[in-house]
Amino acid sequence: MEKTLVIIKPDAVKRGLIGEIIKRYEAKQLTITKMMMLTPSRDTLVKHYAEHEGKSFFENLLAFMMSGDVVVMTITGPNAVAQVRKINGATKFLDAEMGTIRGDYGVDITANLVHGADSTDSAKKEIDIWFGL
Ligand SMILES: Nc1ncnc2c1ncn2[C@@H]1O[C@H](COP(=O)(O)OP(=O)(O)OP(=O)(O)O)[C@@H](O)[C@H]1O
Repeated sequence: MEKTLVIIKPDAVKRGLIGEIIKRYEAKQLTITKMMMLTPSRDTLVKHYAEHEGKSFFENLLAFMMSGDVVVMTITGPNAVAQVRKINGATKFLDAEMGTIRGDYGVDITANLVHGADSTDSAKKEIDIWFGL
């Protein structure tokens, strides 16, 4: 059984899309195995987005992620990492297929509703960052 980490970002929480998003994962028989709601700290986000430090959009991304509550979840099931990324759709909303979360609801490159870990290794690291060892 594979495990991944998903974040429902502040734009999706503010737009009232938590239920709609979770429904799509559960519809594919993925199981929510941990869940918490919080406004993330800068420290946590710097760890989570370490690979983007120094990029032009880094500070904007952190400010956006600290702008409100997020829902952080572990999601478990066969091929959970790939399944979640498929359900989320392409990072850039204009590239995301209709029928994906970003394709159906996305209107902004930074505020793109959801995050899903990009590999099982990243998932392990991110679960440690958000939920502790
Ligand atoms: N060129 C950009 N301009 C502004 N924000 C960006 C840009 N590229 C990425 N981002 C933001 O940074 C996040 C992380 O980028 P990354 O390339 O890791 O995307 P991803 O792996 O598809 O998305 P996520 O990690 O959120 O699932 C994106 O989800 C988006 O919010």
